[in-house]
Amino acid sequence: MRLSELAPDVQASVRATRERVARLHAELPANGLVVWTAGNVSERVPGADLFVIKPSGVRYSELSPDNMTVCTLEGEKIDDGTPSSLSPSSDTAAAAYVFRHMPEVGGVVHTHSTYATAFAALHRPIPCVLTMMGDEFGGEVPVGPFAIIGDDSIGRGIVETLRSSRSPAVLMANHGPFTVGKNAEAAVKAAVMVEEVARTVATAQLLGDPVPVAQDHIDALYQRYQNVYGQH
Ligand SMILES: O=C(CO)[C@@H](O)[C@H](O)COP(=O)(O)O
Repeated sequence: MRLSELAPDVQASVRATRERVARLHAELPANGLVVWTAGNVSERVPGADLFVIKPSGVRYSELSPDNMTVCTLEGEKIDDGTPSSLSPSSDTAAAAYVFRHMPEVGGVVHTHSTYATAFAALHRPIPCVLTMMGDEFGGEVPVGPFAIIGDDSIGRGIVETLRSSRSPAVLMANHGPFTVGKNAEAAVKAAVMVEEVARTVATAQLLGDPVPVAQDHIDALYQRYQNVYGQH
């Protein structure tokens, strides 16, 4: 598939998605969630069975709309105007699997943020001991299975774990957080929030035994934050 041969409205949608995804990548180092080339952001292209993700192993300072790679929902890079030697992210198959199996998801983010990844190293969910967790995650942040990198194993682990949870974040065992959202910005927000609550909960666990929030309070917090909080 060649980008330059797609309908003009699809090309415009790809361009806008590349601009958004390039801009959102800058949020990962800005929020202290990644070092060097770790992590990635991906987003569906509205109106097409395509998504945009960063190229593999390229420094954040070198990312731009023009080198965001464009892939099919099968995880194949299309002829998108970038050099054919520019490989998409190692997590392309994982993101593609999520987009194929979770139609409500428009964005996927992966980081190695320190505190959330520490819980992943321990295979330990982040318990729901903060109102902020009831708000954003609707409960604990679950742990997903260990999965090898490079094929759709990570995607399978994300989907199977998040199916039974309200959380937009999963801690893949021995690896780190993957987050989802209706678009890439929502998934980036979940990546920022999961690191924030992981840091607070880890600190609380150093001080003592954090007290769980009661389930009826979690439900009320989640309902309010998801439906009432903020501007509508
Ligand atoms: O941990 C992984 C692989 O899951 C990645 O976050 C790498 O750290 C960055 O890979 P690229 O997106 O640069 O391929």
